[in-house]
Amino acid sequence: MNAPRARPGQDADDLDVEEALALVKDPRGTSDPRHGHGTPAVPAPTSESESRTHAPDSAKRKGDGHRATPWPQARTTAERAARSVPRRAPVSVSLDAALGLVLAAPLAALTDLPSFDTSAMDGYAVAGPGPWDLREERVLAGHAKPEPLIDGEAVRIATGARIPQDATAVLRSEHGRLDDKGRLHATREAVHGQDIRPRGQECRSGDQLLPAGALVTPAVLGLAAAAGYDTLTAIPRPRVEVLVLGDELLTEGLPQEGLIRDALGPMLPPWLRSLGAEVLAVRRLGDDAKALHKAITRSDADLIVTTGGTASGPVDHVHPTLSRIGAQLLVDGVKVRPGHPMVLARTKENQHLVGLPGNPLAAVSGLLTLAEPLLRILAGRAAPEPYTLPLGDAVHGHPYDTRLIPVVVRADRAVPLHYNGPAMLRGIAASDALAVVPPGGARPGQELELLDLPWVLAGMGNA
Ligand SMILES: Nc1nc2c(c(=O)[nH]1)N[C@H]1C(S)=C(S)[C@@H](COP(=O)(O)OP(=O)(O)OC[C@H]3O[C@@H](n4cnc5c(N)ncnc54)[C@H](O)[C@@H]3O)O[C@H]1N2
Ligand code: MOO
Repeated sequence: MNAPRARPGQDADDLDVEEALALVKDPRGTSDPRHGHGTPAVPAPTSESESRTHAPDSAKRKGDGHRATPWPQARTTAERAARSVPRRAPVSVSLDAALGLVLAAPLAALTDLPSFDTSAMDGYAVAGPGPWDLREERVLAGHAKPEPLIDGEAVRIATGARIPQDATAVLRSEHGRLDDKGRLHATREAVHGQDIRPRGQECRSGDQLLPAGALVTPAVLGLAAAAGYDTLTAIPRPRVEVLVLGDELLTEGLPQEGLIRDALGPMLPPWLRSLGAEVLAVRRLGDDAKALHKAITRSDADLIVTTGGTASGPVDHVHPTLSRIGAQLLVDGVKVRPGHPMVLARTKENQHLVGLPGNPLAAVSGLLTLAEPLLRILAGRAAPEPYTLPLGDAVHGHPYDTRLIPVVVRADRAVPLHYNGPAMLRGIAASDALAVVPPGGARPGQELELLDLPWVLAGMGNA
């Protein structure tokens, strides 16, 4: 359920979904900078993250100025971690399982395309100049090889059918007239070769159609099938196991008696798949240190993603468990809001763990900061082309950290959404992208980097 993008020339003011999307407005409702009246509104803080003070000595463990990694560097560290892992061998996959994978070898045509001279139109295959004697039979697509024509002859032919030998052109049905003796006359000249697709027009057998590294899109599946492929050689999807921590989580029904619904169990698997991963399992472990230890040490996934338990509360078991198994902490807190307690560790030579904070929007932040670059490299995908858009409204910044805030794209502007607190999904569920707000905040009109969200990028991998 994503917000519609503005059509070219459409003004943000034309769109009447602001209320539903809860676009950032002056909290007093008196001024909206997009309307060009009143004092330009700087949105009031909408989350704990924003209103907290961030004196380094208030952050005991993570997020402090000494240990936390700057946001851009955290992403680079995650990419580097993935590059340090030996590449898995390419796999051969059927076309219907290949969507979203990356080609491990160039796609070379297994045939000429078209593989025979083909009629491009419904009409008549003709030999030489008209008028022509029309043969009785008709030539249809998929049928046996037609008889050769002799000069002065024509035969009815369908689009996609094989061109009879010695035919010189195809006359479209709307350009042919039959006289009362059954002879065919052209009402418009058919030049030599007209409406014949010659064999090999698109490619010759062996031609490279796509390089290794190309993403398998629906169009690539169509091309591969046309070029004769039943299977593709691709980089295997990195295998991910999701461990959902927290005794307070319910998997159905209404929140009650201090228990809440698990929002991450349903959200992460499709999101991870859209990032190129295969999700092996989602395990709900409660706040059980032993179960967490067992799940991590037994897992043979390429990436373990945990949710919750990254902070320093009495049942936050991620750090103690990583330390118990001797994991190497590569990122221990990131200078980003929300999501600053996120963690990246190497648990085995071929295995990493991303610890996502439990607050749901903080978990999204961790997913895009650490899991996205790691999975992208493991899956062999290219980095998305970075792009910026001018900001529609002012956004408060954190004094020292980057902020990621959900935005909708309206009339070529990134309009910040309200409900962007770390525990809230209401903003992101309506958003097109996350805007990267530098420390100190951003003014209306300032160009900000945007991180696209999978549903905007075509919903790949949700099958
Ligand atoms: N003393 C401090 N406490 C906290 C700090 C801090 O710096 N010092 N940071 C806060 C921030 S910021 C975040 S984010 C959280 C991170 O905490 P954890 O990763 O340990 O997560 P939990 O405590 O397990 O949960 C936090 C919050 O999220 C809810 N939650 C957890 N899992 C789910 C789920 N699957 N679906 C929906 N909601 C979930 C959980 O109930 C809590 O409300 O720590 C702060 N504390
Ligand atoms: O607020 Mo916490 O920044 O990670 O959600």
